[in-house]
Amino acid sequence: MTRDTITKGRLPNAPASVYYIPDFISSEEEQNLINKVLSAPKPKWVHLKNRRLQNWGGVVVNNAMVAEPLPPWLTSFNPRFRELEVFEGLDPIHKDPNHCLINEYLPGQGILPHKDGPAYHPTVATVSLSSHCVLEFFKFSDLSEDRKNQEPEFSILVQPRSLLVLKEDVYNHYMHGIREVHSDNLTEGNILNLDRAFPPNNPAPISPLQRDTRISLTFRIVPKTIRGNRFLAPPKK
Ligand SMILES: O=C(O)CCC(=O)C(=O)O
Ligand SMILES: [Fe+2]
Repeated sequence: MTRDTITKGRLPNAPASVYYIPDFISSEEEQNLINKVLSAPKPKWVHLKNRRLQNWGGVVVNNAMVAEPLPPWLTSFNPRFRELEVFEGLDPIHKDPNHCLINEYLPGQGILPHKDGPAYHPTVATVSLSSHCVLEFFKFSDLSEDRKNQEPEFSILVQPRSLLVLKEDVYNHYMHGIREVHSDNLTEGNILNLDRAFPPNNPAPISPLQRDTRISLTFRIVPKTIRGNRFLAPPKK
């Protein structure tokens, strides 16, 4: 994988900048990552109404994070991110992600349209495991609008083992969300990457694609960090 891999992954028909790289990881790596996620200690899971998540790297409060090092199974992506220049343009201290949010969605679960917000450097890299999803993008910014029933401006089919990178305009000016459905009709929602999400000899099916449990690893950079022990009293002499 080289810088060229990400250049070729850019979707020219999407706003700047969306990159989709199929088969970013192997099936074996996928299985190892699933095992790591599922063997995390029970208290690591945060249960929300329509998904559960694990937070690695620290908790973000008021746009800053009390940082803890990411475990090796998550930093293992750093050489590939550097090769692809996913987080380019940052100073050397900040060029590797320091935060990873892991979401697990059962069929029928999703996430309401949202923006990731100002705490993060405006680049997000998502590795998907186990199942596909359709990530929908919306141009509206008024939170009072009915976010469940809006039609997306465009969508991306995110296949397992792929890498999706969102930057610039699409990060700053669009909301993204995953509909709470059990299957996805690929002929709807203006999906921009169908040709890339399926190999040429096995084109997209006409019938809806059933969802299975999906796990996503979302890597980001929180530029503002606070050392964990900063608020501790100095040791007594
Ligand atoms: O699961 C995904 O791919 C998206 C997750 C997401 O948008 C988020 O955690 O902010
Ligand atoms: Fe998000």
